Amino acid sequence: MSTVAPAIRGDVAPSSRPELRISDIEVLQIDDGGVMMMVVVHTDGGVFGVGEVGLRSRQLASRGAIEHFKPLLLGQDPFRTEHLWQVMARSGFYPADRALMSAISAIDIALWDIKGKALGLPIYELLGGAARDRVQCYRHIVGNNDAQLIESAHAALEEGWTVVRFGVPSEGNIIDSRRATRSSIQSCEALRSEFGDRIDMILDVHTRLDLGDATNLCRELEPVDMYFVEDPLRWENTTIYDTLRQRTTVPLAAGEHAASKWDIRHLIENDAVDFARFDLCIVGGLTEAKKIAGWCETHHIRTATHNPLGPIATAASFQLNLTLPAFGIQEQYQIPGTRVNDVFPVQMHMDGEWMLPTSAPGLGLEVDLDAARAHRAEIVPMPELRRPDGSVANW
Ligand SMILES: O=C(O)[C@@H](O)[C@H](O)[C@H](O)CO
Ligand SMILES: [Mg+2]
Repeated sequence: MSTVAPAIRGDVAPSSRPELRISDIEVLQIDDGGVMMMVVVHTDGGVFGVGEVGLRSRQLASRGAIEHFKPLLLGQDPFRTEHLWQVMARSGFYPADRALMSAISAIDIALWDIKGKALGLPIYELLGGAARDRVQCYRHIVGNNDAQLIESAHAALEEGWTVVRFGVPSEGNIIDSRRATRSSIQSCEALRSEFGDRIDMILDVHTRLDLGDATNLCRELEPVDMYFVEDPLRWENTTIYDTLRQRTTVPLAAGEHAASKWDIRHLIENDAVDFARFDLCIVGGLTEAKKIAGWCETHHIRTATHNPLGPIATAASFQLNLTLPAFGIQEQYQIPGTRVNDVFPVQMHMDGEWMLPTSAPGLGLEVDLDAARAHRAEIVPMPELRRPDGSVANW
């Protein structure tokens, strides 16, 4: 006896999916202490979404990229995030670099924001729902010497933070890598002896060292029990991390420079880092970051999303991080509610070091477009960093 499959019925109830079309793309430059490039994707239904360009240098290149993408996007269905990502990333034949990908990131995040707002759901619900109750964040501490760093860390601890980040020092716009290495080791040791196990530390080397100094630094920091050492080496050749990895047991983190899943691929496939620091606003938006995070999960690499940016980048990171099994920690440089409150009267919610979910749709932000349009911040070049001999170093 054969069983007959039931016929597919053609009279199912129609879905309540809104039919929207992209009607305009607006680029705004907002003063948030630096220049935040915000992208607004408008639809014919009145719903709009916002995204942020991750590059904070040479942003005119990203602005130009958005001009290239605009005719490809006008009239399109904003719900087709994967398809539109492919259209943008592959439209020019040559792979999108990070200036183009930062533009794609901003547009992609805006499209997810539109979808969430149009459906009345937070983005994390669209990405699989909350995999945790709250998201742990780390903040930056500052100081030109150990005493100032310790003071800054005390203030952070009092506000409920337990993981703090500081950078390898320069002297003005000069970096002497030997001195910077020794001084960073000393600072980490000083903080550990001041706070014992009440604190976790991240040292951001900012891609400033060569392999030899990076090796010394990492090995000396092994007994200090670092949360991670970030970007000890330049990004251009990520295979160099394999060598550093063999030389030290200190947890390593890199990835804020990655312009796509392919760009970060070597580090993940070779287990060369413990934390992947891709930036949602550089690497290709929520669409690309979600894929990379899945790949991290297969390697037991944890995510530590790069986020020295504005409220949109924070919101996008948070919406994703809430859903990720492989989540590690979220960088939080701009504390929500302390900047650009005129443009973003509602931002992410925090309790100490924890970022908390709400049921607000899309990114969960409220955006005042008139306030944003009033900003008109001018793009300025990033400062330069030099070696003592006058040669160029990485800022
Ligand atoms: O990890 C970080 O937040 C830093 O590397 C920032 O991206 C950098 O200072 C921006 O200029
Ligand atoms: Mg960094």
